[in-house]
Amino acid sequence: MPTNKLEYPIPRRRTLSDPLAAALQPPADESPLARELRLKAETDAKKVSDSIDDMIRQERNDRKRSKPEVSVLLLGQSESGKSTTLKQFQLLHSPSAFHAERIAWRAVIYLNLVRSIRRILDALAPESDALDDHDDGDFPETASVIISASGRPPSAILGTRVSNYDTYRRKLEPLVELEERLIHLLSSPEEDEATHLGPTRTDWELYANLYKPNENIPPHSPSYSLNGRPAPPALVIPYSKHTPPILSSRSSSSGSLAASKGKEIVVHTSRNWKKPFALGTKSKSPKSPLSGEIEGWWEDPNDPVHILNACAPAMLEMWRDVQVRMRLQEKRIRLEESSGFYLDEIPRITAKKYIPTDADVLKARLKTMGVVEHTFSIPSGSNRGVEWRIYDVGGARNQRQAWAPYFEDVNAIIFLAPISVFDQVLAEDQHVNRLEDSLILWKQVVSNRLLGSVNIVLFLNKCDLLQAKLEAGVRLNQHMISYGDRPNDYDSVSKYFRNKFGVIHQSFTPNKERELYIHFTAVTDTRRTATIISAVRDIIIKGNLRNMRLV
Ligand SMILES: Nc1nc2c(ncn2[C@@H]2O[C@H](COP(=O)(O)OP(=O)(O)OP(=O)(O)O)[C@@H](O)[C@H]2O)c(=O)[nH]1
Ligand SMILES: [Mg+2]
Repeated sequence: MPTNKLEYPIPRRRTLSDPLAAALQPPADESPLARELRLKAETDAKKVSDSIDDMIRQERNDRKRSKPEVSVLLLGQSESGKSTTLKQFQLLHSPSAFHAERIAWRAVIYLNLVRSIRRILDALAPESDALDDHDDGDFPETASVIISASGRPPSAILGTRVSNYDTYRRKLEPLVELEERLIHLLSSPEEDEATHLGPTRTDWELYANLYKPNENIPPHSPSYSLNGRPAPPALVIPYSKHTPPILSSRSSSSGSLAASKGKEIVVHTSRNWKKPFALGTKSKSPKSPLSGEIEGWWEDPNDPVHILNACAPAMLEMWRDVQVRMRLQEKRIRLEESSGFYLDEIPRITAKKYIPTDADVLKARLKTMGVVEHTFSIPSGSNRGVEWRIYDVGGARNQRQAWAPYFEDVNAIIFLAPISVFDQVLAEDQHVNRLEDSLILWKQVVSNRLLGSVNIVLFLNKCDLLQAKLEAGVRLNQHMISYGDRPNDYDSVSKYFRNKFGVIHQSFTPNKERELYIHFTAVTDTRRTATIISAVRDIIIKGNLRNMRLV
């Protein structure tokens, strides 16, 4: 394999024709005593110079330590709730910025809604039975596709036929084109994930345990900048198996659906995806100084809201159709549990003057790619503001190699493990149970030597969905044999998970002194999460002070 050796010019030795070299030369007739004195003087000068270097280094370290700065890394698998937790931090600590951006999330929310509609249409399609039976290794976004014990989605060949299926397809056809347009507005269509990622292996554990900057990360990977940290981050809008390729023609509906392939769209943060939908560009007020009436995006005939608004009655009818619900149930698709679920709010979301609420933004799903950094100044008791840096990482398997460079100077980790996912598989690998993946990831994080002195807070997340799932009769022991015949209620199951994660920490942490803080969370719930975040803030600040005294 060719090596990429850097070649530096070799400095030429100074010759005696060089006046400086000549001046530095000892005199030709130097006596032994003069030589001894000269060498001693040189040694003393070197000592002084070294001690000045030491002092500078020490001051720099002291400054770093006393600087009120905390860095927190949000870790966990994809869809565990990391970005949602970050949004809650923003809502608490920079609410005006959060509110200013709310309107820009309209595009993502529309896209989430349109995709839910597409997923229903795909599930209803008569040919989808055939697709279920032919495992082509390409799996749709699976947050709510529940896998049977055999590891395959249950086929429903003898299932309910939806009599209005053709009508729904025809009436909702404009949404196919709208989906393309929204993706186009939010993304750089020529880019796909493969062009932005490093190796697909999760080799960060190896990296972290043997950390040497710039060694294990391919230096030429476009995901990394010169300091070994990832290059500017990107966001990914998940693209379903049945989403048509961009700019596909509006051909016969079933054709365009079946022909499309699983792919993910990349939205670079540097591209500022929020801009096309930001308030400033879309709303000029007032429209008329006399009437004081506000002009907004609803006045623009090209705004996506018009198609959504026109399709709203058909969307509503389809979502309320008993046959449709039966068909989804037969296929064990629980859209209520999936990311970006707005089907219960169609009239509100599709209204012409719809403005997303805080709760809508928290529910919006936009997959993170790379690492996104946010800074907040958070007051701490009587102290002046402490600067918090929060890093939100992409949690999908092919994103995890970007985590390691952040392990070096992080003060705390908030690890999110969704515990409602015990019957689901990873979107990126249908052979891996999501909860198993979380447990493995947890073990890798807590056993990591580089993170030995880092405070760890564990969020056992999606408790609201866990409760709903258990109440709907889904049994944990069918997916985790070790649960045995314990009661299938929320209290017992949540305690079981707390114990399971706690034991892994206890057994594998390299730092037996480290305390683990565990919270049951539903990070879409603002009130509950605000209380948890303030408790976590105190824990992290205290832990940080303790560590600073020890170093
Ligand atoms: N009901 C419910 N939904 C949640 C909860 N936490 C997160 N979600 C939703 O789950 C989806 C995924 O959450 P994200 O915060 O985007 O997940 P992530 O961990 O950042 O995922 P990646 O960016 O792919 O790594 C979003 O639509 C959230 O609104 C929760 O506790 N309850
Ligand atoms: Mg994210």
